[in-house]
Amino acid sequence: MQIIYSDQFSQWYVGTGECLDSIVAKRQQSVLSVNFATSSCSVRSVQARFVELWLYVIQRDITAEMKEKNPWHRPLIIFIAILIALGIIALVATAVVQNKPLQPQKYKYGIVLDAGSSHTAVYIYRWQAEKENNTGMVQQIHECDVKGKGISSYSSSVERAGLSLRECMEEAKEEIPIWRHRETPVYLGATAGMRLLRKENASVSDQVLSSVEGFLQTYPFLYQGARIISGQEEGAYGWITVNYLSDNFHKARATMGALDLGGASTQITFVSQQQVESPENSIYFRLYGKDYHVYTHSFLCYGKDQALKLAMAQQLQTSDLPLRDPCFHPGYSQERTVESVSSSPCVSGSPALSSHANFTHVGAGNGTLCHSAVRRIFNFSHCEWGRCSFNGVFQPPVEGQFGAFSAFYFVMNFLNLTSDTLEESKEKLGQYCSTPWAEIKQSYPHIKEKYLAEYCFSGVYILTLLEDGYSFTSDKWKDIHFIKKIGGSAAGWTLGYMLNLTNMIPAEAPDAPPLPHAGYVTIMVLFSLLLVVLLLLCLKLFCWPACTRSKHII
Ligand SMILES: Nc1ccn([C@@H]2O[C@H](COP(=O)(O)OP(=O)(O)OP(=O)(O)O)[C@@H](O)[C@H]2O)c(=O)n1
Ligand SMILES: [Ca+2]
Repeated sequence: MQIIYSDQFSQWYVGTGECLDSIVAKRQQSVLSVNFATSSCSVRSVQARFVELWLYVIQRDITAEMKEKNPWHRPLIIFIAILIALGIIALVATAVVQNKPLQPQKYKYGIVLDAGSSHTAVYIYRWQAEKENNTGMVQQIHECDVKGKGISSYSSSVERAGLSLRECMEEAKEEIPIWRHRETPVYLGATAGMRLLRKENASVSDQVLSSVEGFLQTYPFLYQGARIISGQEEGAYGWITVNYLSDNFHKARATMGALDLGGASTQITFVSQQQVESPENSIYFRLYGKDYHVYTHSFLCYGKDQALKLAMAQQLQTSDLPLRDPCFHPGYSQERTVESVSSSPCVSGSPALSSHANFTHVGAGNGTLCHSAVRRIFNFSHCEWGRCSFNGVFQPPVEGQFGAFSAFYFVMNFLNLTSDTLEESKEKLGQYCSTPWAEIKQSYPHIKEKYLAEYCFSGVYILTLLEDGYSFTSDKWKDIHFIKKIGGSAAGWTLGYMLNLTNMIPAEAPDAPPLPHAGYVTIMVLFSLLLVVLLLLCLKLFCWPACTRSKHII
């Protein structure tokens, strides 16, 4: 085929025949070659017109050629176009479904009251209804500290125990949407204060529980019971809470031990590779398809308030009066009744205490002597197991990382010891204990004197319990993390308790969600790449011969 320009008629011709003397555009095989020959026609005008005509010719030529060579060309392009359209629809639909905002009515709520020995706290949790079996989904949205002491302190006016919860329960009504009230479970768990009261007087402890039960039932929530939880449960649920919040169950990571220090009891819970020799310290869980053999022990009377009574009773029995206490600051002096120390069921059975009615409690401020005094409340002398912590209680060697919360955190945080080594902590605490009481009061004018006076004792008690009691050596000290919250939720037994009672931690791993986030991102990226490839393919099919030819002609 030749493309010929006729100067005479100022027109282009496509046809066969000999080249006139101006331009010859000659197609050889698939290449259109052009020869400009010197002739009577102006090369420039010929060039312009030639390109114009060439485009037209080549288009027609290619289409014809394609049709001839590949009769599927058009359907193929249509098919690819449909694929691209479907791909875009799929991408948009996936993005819309995946990122659809959850309706507020899709949230569920739960309330747990932690009736501790020193005070009661009300926790409100919230989770997405359709994701309740996924770990890390339940979050604390509110905490309310009940004013006054713990419910066990209402033994002489039991009806006030329930009423004391009013303010916090009213807050709960405000926090939770009204249409969810009837299906929101409310649980009350009482800990060591009530365990001690039950020991002293079971009927009074029942009356206190009835008082809180009656009061909680006046609320529109789904009342699920008020009971005294065992020390073993307290340890186990604290362990579940910290590991649930750290997402250790879902990711099948090593778990973290839990150390809880309350006012009247303290718990240690961790997974041990060694055999747990005593059955009462052994708990077994199957969570998300994995088995956990956990060691736990709760020491009743070794919460920091009862430990202080034990230490004072111990000193009262062995020292002259006034009681010169190395765990209180120099210059500190307080009149006390012997009864305030001896009335605790943790202390009773110390006959020597009854000989005085009152005594003066004087501070002597000495960290080393305080440590010796505190050590005396632990019994390290007998152990019928392979290994014991103290008081003849079996304990395997501590293993792995630990979260230490409640009073472990309050005290260590106040003393600014949360990131120090054991040696640094001892050194700083020694200095703190020997600081005069007047100076301490001046430095912390906003802290209640009762609490302020006890931080020296509490700090020494914590170091003694962890080092001498549980055998956290200097080396293992860095594995203890003093924490208050994990991701906005308080570390404590309440969350684990609710998760267990609402069956939100299944024994077997639930089926994977239809599209986890990572899968969603992968699919979106793959789809996008596929679309780009299809688009390029389409373009190439449309333009490839033309592009190839244009290279040759220009
Ligand atoms: N900000 C705070 C809160 C509490 N405490 C003290 O820490 C101790 C433990 O508090 P908590 O963990 O609330 O103990 P309870 O749960 O009340 O006691 P238990 O678990 O033994 O029943 C108590 O002596 C309390 O006075 C503190 O020093 N600073
Ligand atoms: Ca507690």
